[in-house]
Amino acid sequence: MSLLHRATFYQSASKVSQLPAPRGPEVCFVGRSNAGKSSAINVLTNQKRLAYSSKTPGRTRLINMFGIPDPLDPEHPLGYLVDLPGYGYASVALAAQQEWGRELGNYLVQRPSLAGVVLLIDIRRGITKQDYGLVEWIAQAKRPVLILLTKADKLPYGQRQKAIATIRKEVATQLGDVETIAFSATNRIGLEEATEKILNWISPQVVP
Ligand SMILES: Nc1nc2c(ncn2[C@@H]2O[C@H](COP(=O)(O)OP(=O)(O)OP(=O)(O)O)[C@@H](O)[C@H]2O)c(=O)[nH]1
Repeated sequence: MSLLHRATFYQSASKVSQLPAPRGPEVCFVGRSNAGKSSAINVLTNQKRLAYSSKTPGRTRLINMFGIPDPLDPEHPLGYLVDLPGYGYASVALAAQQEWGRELGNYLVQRPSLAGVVLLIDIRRGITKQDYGLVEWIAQAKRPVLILLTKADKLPYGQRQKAIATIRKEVATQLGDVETIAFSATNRIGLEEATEKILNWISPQVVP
């Protein structure tokens, strides 16, 4: 069983400044609204509703932290998964979107405990203008990145491979060679690979 399956809700905050003081390695999940972030967190943790998944884009507005219990020390989480609200939802006022963009940027650049960034991109949409804004922040933050191309079940294998190659090329200037994998919460595509990568960021000693 993956250690990620033991994740439990830890804390919510509406702003980065309200997050608890950094304690252990954090892996954050970022992506455009409706990219499939909640579904990805739910399947990675093997829990149906840990991250609330909704059919209404833009519903997830809080920063939610989930703790991964340390098998050797039940009092303190080994590390955390951090679910950051999706960006780019059209009906949210531009000023609010820009403010959220800055918050996200500050978190990525300044959070000392940030061990890795999982960037979720809908495999059929590819990288959008807003994603590029985020990619710039990630590049500035110089943190390890994993790109999950979500909803991969919607494309046949050959097209998935093409999408992977295209996106890797598109971010290469800013991020260099980034691990990019096809992912599906419904068909569990890429689940093992993503789990291994995330666990390795949280605790390099843990063999999944
Ligand atoms: N076919 C398919 N649909 C998916 C997959 N993952 C998510 N979806 C669908 O995509 C929609 C958005 O998924 P969510 O997981 O709620 O997306 P989110 O990124 O958390 O969205 P926000 O709450 O707006 O930030 C839902 O209708 C999901 O059922 C997948 O792997 N395959």
